[in-house]
Amino acid sequence: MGMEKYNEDDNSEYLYGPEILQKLDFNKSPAKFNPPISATKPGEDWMVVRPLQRADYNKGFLQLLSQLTSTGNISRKQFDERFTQMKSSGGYYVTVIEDKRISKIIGAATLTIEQKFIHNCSVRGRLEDVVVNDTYRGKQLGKLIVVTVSLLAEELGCYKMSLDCKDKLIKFYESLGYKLEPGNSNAMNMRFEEPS
Ligand SMILES: CC(=O)SCCNC(=O)CCNC(=O)[C@H](O)C(C)(C)COP(=O)(O)OP(=O)(O)OC[C@H]1O[C@@H](n2cnc3c(N)ncnc32)[C@H](O)[C@@H]1OP(=O)(O)O
Repeated sequence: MGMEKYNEDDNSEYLYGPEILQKLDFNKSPAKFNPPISATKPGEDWMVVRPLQRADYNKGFLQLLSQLTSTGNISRKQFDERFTQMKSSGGYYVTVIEDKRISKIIGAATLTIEQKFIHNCSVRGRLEDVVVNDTYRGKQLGKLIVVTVSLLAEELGCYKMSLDCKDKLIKFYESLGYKLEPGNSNAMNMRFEEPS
């Protein structure tokens, strides 16, 4: 894939430049893939790992997210506006796996980049909204999408990458290089009413 021009009105417009995914070195990850797969070689010719596109509104991206949590009824306009905001603010690396045979998004994970003053004006990554379509689970796609965005965080210069998860997923994330740091592994939330 070469350098491409992204047209604002084009349905195939990417959220971020896809060429960065070519640079990721899966040998750097402690994750064990059997058989070996990576973002550029996901193991099947009908599968592709790429940045979110505007067209993914019609490829079941939001339906996939609703397997993770409530999404609400998001219109095409709302989706487009959020896509534009994410793209112009920068730091949103929503990454998906598509089954090209049926033009459906079957996996997704987001890396968000937080700008910092600390650590010499460093950047920190956060792993968010990881989900694989239920009929595709247990085939390494969860590992594939999480390792992709984790290596992306390193490539973008993050000094660390963090996530929140349910207890039952601790082993999954540990196998991918995440650690519960002693004395420093509490996630706390303040919940607000969801906007209508
Ligand atoms: C930061 C966050 O976003 S946390 C939220 C994570 N997302 C969810 O919980 C949404 C619902 N769940 C899912 O979409 C999927 O189950 C995922 C994304 C967690 C895993 O996707 P999969 O494609 O099934 O993962 P994959 O096939 O790569 O499995 C990797 C390993 O983790 C294990 N694993 C996967 N899911 C789970 C689970 N729910 N509980 C325990 N172990 C699990 C698998 O057994 C496998 O182990 P192995 O390599 O020893 O065989």
